[in-house]
Amino acid sequence: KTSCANPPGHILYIFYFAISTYKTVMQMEYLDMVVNESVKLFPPSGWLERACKKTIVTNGATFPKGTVTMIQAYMLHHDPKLASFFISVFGSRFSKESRHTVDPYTFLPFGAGPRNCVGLGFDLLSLKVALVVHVENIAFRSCQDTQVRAHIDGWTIGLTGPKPIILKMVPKTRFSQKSKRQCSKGFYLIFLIPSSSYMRRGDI
Ligand code: HEM
Repeated sequence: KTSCANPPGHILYIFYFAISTYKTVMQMEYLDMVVNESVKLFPPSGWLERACKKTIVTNGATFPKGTVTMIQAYMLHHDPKLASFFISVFGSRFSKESRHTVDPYTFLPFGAGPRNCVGLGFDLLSLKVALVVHVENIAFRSCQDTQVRAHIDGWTIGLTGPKPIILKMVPKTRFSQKSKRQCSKGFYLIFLIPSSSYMRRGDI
């Protein structure tokens, strides 16, 4: 048992906790499905940009060489013409059995190709860890300031709305025990600082 008052022991405890949490979180298939479904419904980045290397004619429209095109991931993710994208059970399209049916160019929360998001692995890991820690310790409830149908504006650089999405956070009983709170302090520092920056941006 590591004492939190012992600094070297505390650091080892944090490493051990971080590595074992990493392994556990990466094995959680349903969590993976939920995260993928969430970034599909609300892709935090507003759009991707690509320049045409040569003149392209597609669907009767001509894009001369050098044209900068904007790809709106939110619209693509909600396009009813992409039938494979509409499986009724939440997240089930990203299960091990059916994720191969998802065309990677119709699912672009982190872009695609050689210029996709460099932080992809880190984003997903920190997002999952932040979710696990939050859901374990905090219950999210609606309150009088919660917008029941949140207004989302997809035409800005990040997917946000004119008003913040406000939820009430109710600590679960275990969270209020002093010993548990002390030992998870370092863990919060490591993971919640990077993840909070994009949570603000994406308002998810
Ligand atoms: C949820 C969080 C994040 C989302 C949704 C996100 C999304 C994106 C998207 C959509 C792109 C454009 C990809 C493309 O054009 O194909 C991008 C690029 C990039 N991202 Fe992220 N990102 C996130 C977090 C991060 C983090 C944490 C880092 C750094 C550790 C990072 C580093 C980068 C870099 C360097 C690029 C430019 C890549 C290039 O142009 O070659 N991102 N990101």
